Amino acid sequence: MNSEKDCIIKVSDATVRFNMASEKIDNLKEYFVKLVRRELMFQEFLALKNVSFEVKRGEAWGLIGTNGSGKSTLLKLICGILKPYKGTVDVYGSIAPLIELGAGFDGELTATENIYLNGAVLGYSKEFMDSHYDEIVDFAELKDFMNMPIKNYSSGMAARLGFAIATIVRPEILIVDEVLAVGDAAFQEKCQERMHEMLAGGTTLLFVSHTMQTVRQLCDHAIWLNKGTVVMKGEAEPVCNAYMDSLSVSDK
Ligand SMILES: Nc1ncnc2c1ncn2[C@@H]1O[C@H](COP(=O)(O)OP(=O)(O)OP(=O)(O)O)[C@@H](O)[C@H]1O
Repeated sequence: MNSEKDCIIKVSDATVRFNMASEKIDNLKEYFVKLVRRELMFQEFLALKNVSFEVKRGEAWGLIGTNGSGKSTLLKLICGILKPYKGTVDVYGSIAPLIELGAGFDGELTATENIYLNGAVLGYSKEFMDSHYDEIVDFAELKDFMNMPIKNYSSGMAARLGFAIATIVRPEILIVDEVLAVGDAAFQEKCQERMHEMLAGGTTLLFVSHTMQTVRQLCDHAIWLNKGTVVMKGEAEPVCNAYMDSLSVSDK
């Protein structure tokens, strides 16, 4: 009864399917001709296969696995960007997703305009964003660049602003993909500090990283994916160890 109540994310037997064109198509015209003639050949690709896991309120989960194993796909599924082909995903809380660099930004708008745009997308009023504006700019350390269109930002600058916005609004669930990897060392440290603070305040964290040291520091749980299936899940330490062992075995 109690454990049901504490559950904030529940992924049950979820499968995500992509259709990939199985032949090379050189241009859009050729694509449409083939589409209309029903000659387009697709190959089914399962990016996630029967994935189940449950996150309790306040837990911090590291998502680990080699390139292409399905980590970002799982995050997109939880944020509702993707729908499962089979299975279900239930989320019982507000989510601030930091998934793709600049995904929530409009490149033509200035950084200031994007702060308000992002706030609105996350469900916050103009008054709320007004009262937190200075804090966002200070955290991002981008005071002199607020009137610049985001399209002229470097990837690190966009990550700073995205992280500052997503964490100021104190969501119940914070989702952080590898975006932080583009920040410099000092900023990464600052982000980790803020994530620790948020965890202490009860925020639930889903964190994708290839750096096991950071996963161990931040996360109490981990899920290891390989080719779309769950290899192991549970307490972070044993899962990270088993994953590292698998890498050194395959290196030999
Ligand atoms: N829109 C798409 N259409 C077709 N295939 C896709 C699509 N998005 C992802 N994939 C495939 O799904 C698989 C899982 O991708 P995903 O981005 O989830 O991996 P990842 O574990 O996050 O990898 P990385 O560590 O490199 O970021 C990959 O093989 C990828 O090519």
